[in-house]
Amino acid sequence: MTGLYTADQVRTAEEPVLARTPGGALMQRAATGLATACLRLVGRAVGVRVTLLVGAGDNGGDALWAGAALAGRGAAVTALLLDPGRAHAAGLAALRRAGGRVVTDAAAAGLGRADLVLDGITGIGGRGGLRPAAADAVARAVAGPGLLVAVDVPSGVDADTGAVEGEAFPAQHTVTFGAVKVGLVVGEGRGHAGVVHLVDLGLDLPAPAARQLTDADVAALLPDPGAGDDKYSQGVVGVHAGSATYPGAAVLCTGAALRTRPGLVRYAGTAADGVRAAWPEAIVTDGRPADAGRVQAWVVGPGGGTDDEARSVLAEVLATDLPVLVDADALTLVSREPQLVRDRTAPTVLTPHDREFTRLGFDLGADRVGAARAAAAALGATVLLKGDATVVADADGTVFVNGTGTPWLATAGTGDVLSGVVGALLATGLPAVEAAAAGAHLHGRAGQLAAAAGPLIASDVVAHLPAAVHRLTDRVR
Ligand SMILES: NC(=O)C1=CN([C@@H]2O[C@H](COP(=O)(O)OP(=O)(O)OC[C@H]3O[C@@H](n4cnc5c(N)ncnc54)[C@H](O)[C@@H]3O)[C@@H](O)[C@H]2O)[C@@H](O)CC1
Ligand SMILES: Nc1ncnc2c1ncn2[C@@H]1O[C@H](COP(=O)(O)OP(=O)(O)O)[C@@H](O)[C@H]1O
Ligand SMILES: [K+]
Repeated sequence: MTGLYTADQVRTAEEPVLARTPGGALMQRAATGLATACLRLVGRAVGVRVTLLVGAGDNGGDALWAGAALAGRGAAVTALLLDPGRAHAAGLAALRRAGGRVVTDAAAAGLGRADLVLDGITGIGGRGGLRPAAADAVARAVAGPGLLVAVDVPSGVDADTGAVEGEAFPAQHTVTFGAVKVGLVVGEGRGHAGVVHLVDLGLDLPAPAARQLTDADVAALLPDPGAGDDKYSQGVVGVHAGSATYPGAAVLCTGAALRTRPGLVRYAGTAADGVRAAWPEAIVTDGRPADAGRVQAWVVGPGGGTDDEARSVLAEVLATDLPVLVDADALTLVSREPQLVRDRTAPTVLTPHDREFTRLGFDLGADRVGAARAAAAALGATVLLKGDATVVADADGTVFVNGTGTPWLATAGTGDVLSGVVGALLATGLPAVEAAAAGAHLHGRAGQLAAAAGPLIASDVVAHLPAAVHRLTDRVR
């Protein structure tokens, strides 16, 4: 499990370390880790051309000290001071001692031929988008050939939310200190951070603001069946989705549930013929949910319509004391009658994309974690807000940010697949927030495996679910 932290949490955790270590020691740890990471990324130091973008705070100090270390190993280092009067004094002196050049004119900073650019403009102290001089330097860096490495946080990215107002540094790698910040893995920050490398500063950290599951975490939540298991003990999931005219959502959702946890899937609805033809393993009825037989969790909504019949099916399912995943058309129905969800005591997972989220009546600004958390608290449900970094929030404030996936998942029907995956995990008895977070992780991994063969369609994601499950568990054996 990777803990995700806010800037305030990191600052607070730094205080006791700052108090008990000599002045500058923590920055030395950070800068040494940064220089080591850079050496690993570029493979050597001698003759490597490095440009440092140096702002007015300690983030610039980190860049200067790391630049001094690289210069000491034979790199040709140039520091561009964006606020010359306020550059970190000790770091600047160290760079000069090591033979680094210092300039104040972006045109003279060698960005057109740098091998490596270190962004030390702002870190956790940054506010808002880049100011004009910084934005100009970043544009020159982007136009040049250098590897773009952000120091702690890509400048212009809000460390807490991932929000970008205006311009920000588009890093290929981010070397972050002490703890991974929430804003590096969600919203626009995720796209700007590139690959995130964590440098341990030995901080005593509190409970994280949010979490990210690893493959090993998901494997632990999804044990293989044992000798004592039968098809019922693995969890029976019920699916109500699709229609006679549009059986696709039902076929994808049922298939995804089967391919995730093939104990037993019961389908009820008017796409019965299509589901029977596609998945002979499913137990199918064209009746109501009550006609399907006993299940441990329901998935309702994908392709199910929003008419009176769909409303009555949704009400029937939500009136059970079982975990229910509500998706797609059923979310539209919930937006009209949110008390259908609020009144429940059993777990409910809602899986909106952005438009469905706003239709539910919640504001979606640049803070996706905050928005999902507020919606979950208001509805007393688990909210899975889809996106390139899907956010899963529980009513008690627990948040997971998904770290797997590929933009190729932006294709019709992949949401129906996700519903089937999470439904199957709910039926195993996992707590709703863990089922949703693990399901998003697995769905993303299956998407990545499918995309390895080129552009994917939703059925490819279903087909790759067994391999995704297998690879998770394989890694911890
Ligand atoms: N506290 C510590 O001892 C440590 C801090 N570290 C570094 O210190 C950083 C935090 O340093 P600071 O608190 O000095 O803050 P930063 O260096 O992150 O940024 C603050 C400075 O940037 C300017 N600034 C803010 N927004 C800007 C914008 N949009 N465009 C241009 N300039 C802007 C401000 O005027 C201020 O001078 C961390 O991110 C990390 O890199 C590390 O060295 C580890 C140890
Ligand atoms: N740019 C992207 N990068 C990664 N994953 C994405 C991206 N866009 C969408 N997805 C994922 O694809 C799925 C799309 O779901 P949804 O919008 O409900 O599609 P549909 O309704 O067609 O099934 C979600 O799991 C979402 O997280
Ligand atoms: K930075």
